[in-house]
Amino acid sequence: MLRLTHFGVGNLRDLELTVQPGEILCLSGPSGSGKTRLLRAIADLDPHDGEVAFNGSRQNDLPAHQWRRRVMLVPAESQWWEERVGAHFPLDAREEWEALGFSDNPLSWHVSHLSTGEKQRLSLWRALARGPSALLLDEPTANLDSHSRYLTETWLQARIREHGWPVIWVAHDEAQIEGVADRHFAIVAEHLKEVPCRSSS
Ligand SMILES: Nc1ncnc2c1ncn2[C@@H]1O[C@H](COP(=O)(O)OP(=O)(O)OP(=O)(O)O)[C@@H](O)[C@H]1O
Repeated sequence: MLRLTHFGVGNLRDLELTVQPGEILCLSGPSGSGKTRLLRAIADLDPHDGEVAFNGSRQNDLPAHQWRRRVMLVPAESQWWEERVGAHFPLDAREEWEALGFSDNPLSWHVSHLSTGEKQRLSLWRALARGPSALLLDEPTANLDSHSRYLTETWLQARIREHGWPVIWVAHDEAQIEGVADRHFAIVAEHLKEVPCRSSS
């Protein structure tokens, strides 16, 4: 499980939060309230107060690259460093790209030709293919049309349940939160407030 203790970053102070294996915790809040900053701090990309631990290993006790490989952030805007999509993936997996709505194999494509939504779906697959232990998803479907969004949500939920990853999923859309969240927290006046959702009622 992923556990935050006396955690503080930016205006958010003294957070206590536990995300269980296979649990999707949705995080919402107004623009600029600190959602991305919180994920970046949990991923050891920004400084913070307090502690974060995964299955008993504390962030402070691991080199940053090892921590980030375990507690993996998928940012809203992905970075690509090779010319070809396939150079970013250890293996091809037809069932994965088909489940994400690609009708042709995207691994042979040029990164510079990808649409924003194609980049978003591929960056999620790339992260999951690297074998994380926990996931931090920053608006993972923000650039997708409704059909791609449905496919991506379904695929993510299946993989999360299968692997038992604890997940913090930043979302704005109430319908999405109702559909995927096991628990929902909103940033309200610099605190996290639990919002009842269907699965917690
Ligand atoms: N490293 C940093 N140091 C200081 N301030 C920062 C840092 N990173 C972000 N901020 C500020 O913290 C605030 C929260 O930013 P953040 O990107 O976390 O918002 P958000 O809730 O994710 O917003 P949005 O929904 O628009 O993406 C903003 O005012 C931003 O300018």
